[in-house]
Amino acid sequence: MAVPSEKFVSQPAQIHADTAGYEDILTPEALAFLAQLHRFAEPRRQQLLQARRQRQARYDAGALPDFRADTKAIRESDWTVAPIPAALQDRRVEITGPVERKMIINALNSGAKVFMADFEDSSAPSFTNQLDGQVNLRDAVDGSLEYRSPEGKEYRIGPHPAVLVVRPRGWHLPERHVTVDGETMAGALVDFGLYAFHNAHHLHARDRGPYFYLPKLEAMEEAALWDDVMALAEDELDLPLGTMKATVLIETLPAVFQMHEILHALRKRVVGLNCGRWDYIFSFLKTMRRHRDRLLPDRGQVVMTVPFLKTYSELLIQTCHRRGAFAMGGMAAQIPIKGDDDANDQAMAKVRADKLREVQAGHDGTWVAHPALVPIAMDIFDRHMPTPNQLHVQREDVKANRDMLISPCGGTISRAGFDNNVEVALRYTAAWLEGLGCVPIHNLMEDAATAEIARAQLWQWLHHGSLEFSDHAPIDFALFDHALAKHTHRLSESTLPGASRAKDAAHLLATLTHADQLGDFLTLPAYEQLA
Ligand SMILES: CC(=O)SCCNC(=O)CCNC(=O)[C@H](O)C(C)(C)COP(=O)(O)OP(=O)(O)OC[C@H]1O[C@@H](n2cnc3c(N)ncnc32)[C@H](O)[C@@H]1OP(=O)(O)O
Ligand SMILES: O=CC(=O)O
Ligand SMILES: [Mg+2]
Repeated sequence: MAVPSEKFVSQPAQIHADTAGYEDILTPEALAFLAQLHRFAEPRRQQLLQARRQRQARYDAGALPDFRADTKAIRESDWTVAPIPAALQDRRVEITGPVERKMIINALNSGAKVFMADFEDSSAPSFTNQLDGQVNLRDAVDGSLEYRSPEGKEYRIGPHPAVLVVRPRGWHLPERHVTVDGETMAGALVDFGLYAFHNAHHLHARDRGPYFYLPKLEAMEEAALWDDVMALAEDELDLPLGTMKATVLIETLPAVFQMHEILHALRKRVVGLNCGRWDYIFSFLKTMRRHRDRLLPDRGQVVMTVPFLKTYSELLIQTCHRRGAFAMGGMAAQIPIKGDDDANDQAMAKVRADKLREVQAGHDGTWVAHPALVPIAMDIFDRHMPTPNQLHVQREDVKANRDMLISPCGGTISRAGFDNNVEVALRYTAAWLEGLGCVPIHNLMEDAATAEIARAQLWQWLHHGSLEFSDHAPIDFALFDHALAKHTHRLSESTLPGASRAKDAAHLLATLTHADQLGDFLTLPAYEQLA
């Protein structure tokens, strides 16, 4: 690490955990750097979280999200984002996955252009998981990452690894094991700060940079805080301004109304926006939680071709390309199905259709959740996108307005959909409490965002009262309690991920679902119980 230690002289961050084995990550210099980030960002972070609560209170009182009047000039004036570095010019297929040692190697070797190493939706943020992730990423960046499986299989990084992009936690999540001046640090800054501190120089020397995906933003001011944090980090680490690059997930309903503004706030370093469809659906549910006329049907029916999601993705493409930024697609939830060729063929056909829709709409790349999906997505993008990206596809034909973005799709609430929501919310939460952030359930990838949809739908369907299933049977709490008890019993008796925490997860879900208010994030109360 080339940073002179005398620059980091402030009172360092304090660690409240056993740090044995992590001494070279939690160095005094790194902890002083974290403390600097915290002191700079924390007052603004708190104000921004308060602004989220105030906005939600207005929506709960009947207001509807809309484009901002005070930022019209940003939307209507001509400007573009800074040039995109060579390493990120072609992002046609990006694989995502948790920061686990074997998976990082597999992802880097998968043939994808980019690997998004995830401290967020697919990670259960125990301090050990987060710190192991930092060790693994440091080893990946310096090229020394290796792994030997219990069966003796050797893993090492191949000659053409994917470009590394790191996703820190969102602004809302605390990291309770790190304090500064007695205040708990934001998980976002711990993940960002440690990765930047230990890897920025190594990456910069190889004509790369610390590249980030930024999750769950709700407003341009939140993007501006990230921009200022990165500028401070660049200054402290003696890097040229703009070395750190950001791709922002547009995965909240409030953010879709500020896409130009978010790009503008980060214009010196932003590379693109991404359609984080799962959190976006969750955010739609959460933002509109009190609006009975905007309920959504079974989550299986809320697919990217329904009008409000189609409008969101096409507006994102139009916005990005007008500003010279990439418009990344998102994640199909299907993963390979072993031992059932027909079911596997059907699942892969769904992935193909999703990627075809994205490339034909003008997206510059897409996400996959599993290495076996890389060639499938690559084939579609290679055939339909002969250029490294499609910034030239302006999509001036897209006419999106506020009403289109907030109109719910049609569909039904089925008993099977209700039961599946209970099962997925329970099994995912239980696995998360065991330290696993992403699990396959009924052959679909389930992570924090998809589980949030399941539990938010249950809350909404139950609390609006007198709703019915498609067969006209009433939806009520007795049904929920019964389904939860059934799935808790099944899970506890099984050898599935989450079995050991089934009862804790059930208690948490029962509390969240019966509560008068929809909790903002499942992962906030769950974090209190994460070992
Ligand atoms: C809404 C969002 O935020 S999407 C982004 C966040 N979500 C993700 O990133 C999902 C990442 N995907 C995963 O975690 C996994 O694919 C799961 C949990 C869904 C399925 O995992 P598994 O059941 O282990 O899959 P499977 O057994 O088929 O894995 C086969 C091999 O592929 C590897 N693999 C699977 N997914 C990935 C991945 N995303 N990255 C790297 N390697 C992977 C496995 O480690 C395994 O390797 P091995 O053969 O060397 O042992
Ligand atoms: O982070 C991605 C999403 O879909 O949520
Ligand atoms: Mg997400």
